[in-house]
Amino acid sequence: MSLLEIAGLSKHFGGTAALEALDLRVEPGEFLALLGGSGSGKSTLLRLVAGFEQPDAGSIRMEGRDLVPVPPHARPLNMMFQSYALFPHLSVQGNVAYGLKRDGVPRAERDVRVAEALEMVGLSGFASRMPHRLSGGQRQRVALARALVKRPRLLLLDEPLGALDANLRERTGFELRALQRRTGASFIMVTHDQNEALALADRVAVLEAGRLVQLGPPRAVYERPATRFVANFLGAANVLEGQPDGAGGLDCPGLRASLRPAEPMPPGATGCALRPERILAQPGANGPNTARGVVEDVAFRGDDSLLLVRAAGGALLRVSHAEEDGPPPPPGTTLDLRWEAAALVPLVG
Ligand SMILES: Nc1ncnc2c1ncn2[C@@H]1O[C@H](COP(=O)(O)OP(=O)(O)OP(=O)(O)O)[C@@H](O)[C@H]1O
Repeated sequence: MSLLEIAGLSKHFGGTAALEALDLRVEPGEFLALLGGSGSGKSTLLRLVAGFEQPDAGSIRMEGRDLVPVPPHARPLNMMFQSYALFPHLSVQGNVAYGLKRDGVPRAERDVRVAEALEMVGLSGFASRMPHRLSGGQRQRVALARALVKRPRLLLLDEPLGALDANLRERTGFELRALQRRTGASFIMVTHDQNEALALADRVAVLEAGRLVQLGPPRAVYERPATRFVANFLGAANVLEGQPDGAGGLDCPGLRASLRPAEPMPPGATGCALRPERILAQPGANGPNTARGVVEDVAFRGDDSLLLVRAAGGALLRVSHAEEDGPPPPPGTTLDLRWEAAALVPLVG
């Protein structure tokens, strides 16, 4: 049985559909990332699961039990908020113990569990510190310990790494995943950051305007985006538009090229995604799945350079040039480009 089963979940605010008929299952021990642009409904979904909002329609079941009538404090889950406000007048120990105390857990057991939670987040020596004497990353870990101390089967995290700088963010992300594996809890993490979602999650759910547009393992979602939105959102693929050419492909006037994907285009599909790293420069390339263009700009990115190439028909292509292939071609260079048929991903929406 899934740990969490959401079916037909809808929530409107006035005329705005924050969530629209959403179905989602979360498995025991799974790390799920909720990814989407601002206003796509990510926080609304977490708040519905936590019980801070009531749905207009649909069901939320945890281990088979209907959660909708259950008040937030009685739901068998925990939520860590974006702002993770700690009580300033309580020590680290006091902050982490707070929820247990409120639940009437006896002192001796409380102490054992707080020590265990602080150990998990690497803050064993910090029990008596006051919050204002902690770094941002340490405060974030106290908030995490506070959420874990109740040993929830399901932990909801709203942008848990949002307040950290890039370096700390990456490290804390890995720690978060290790912690999730160790506790066996399921995590649902909201993030704006597609790289973070791809790096940490077992599955990624992409929301657009309150709808779930794609759900799958990171690699599958990255390599096989289902819609234009997902293709643009995850790693900025090229989205190539055209008209069906009657031979299973598309005529793409912007590239003056014929796109011939390895798999058949679904009826009505008029676009393909093509990742910048799947496009190769090959002098003399011609025929289907090739294009000619002029380098307009070059941006160094560390292990590759991103070339902006203006194709003969006017479209702008993003092309990755790997470091090991030597210096990138300078602006003004004419390139013959080609790609494998299998690199073209037909887009349905
Ligand atoms: N309490 C509310 N009252 C009115 N509208 C709301 C309320 N909460 C959310 N909304 C609207 O519902 C939609 C979804 O909002 P939500 O906060 O779930 O998005 P989000 O994906 O979490 O966005 P962000 O990444 O910016 O936090 C938005 O259009 C938002 O303006």
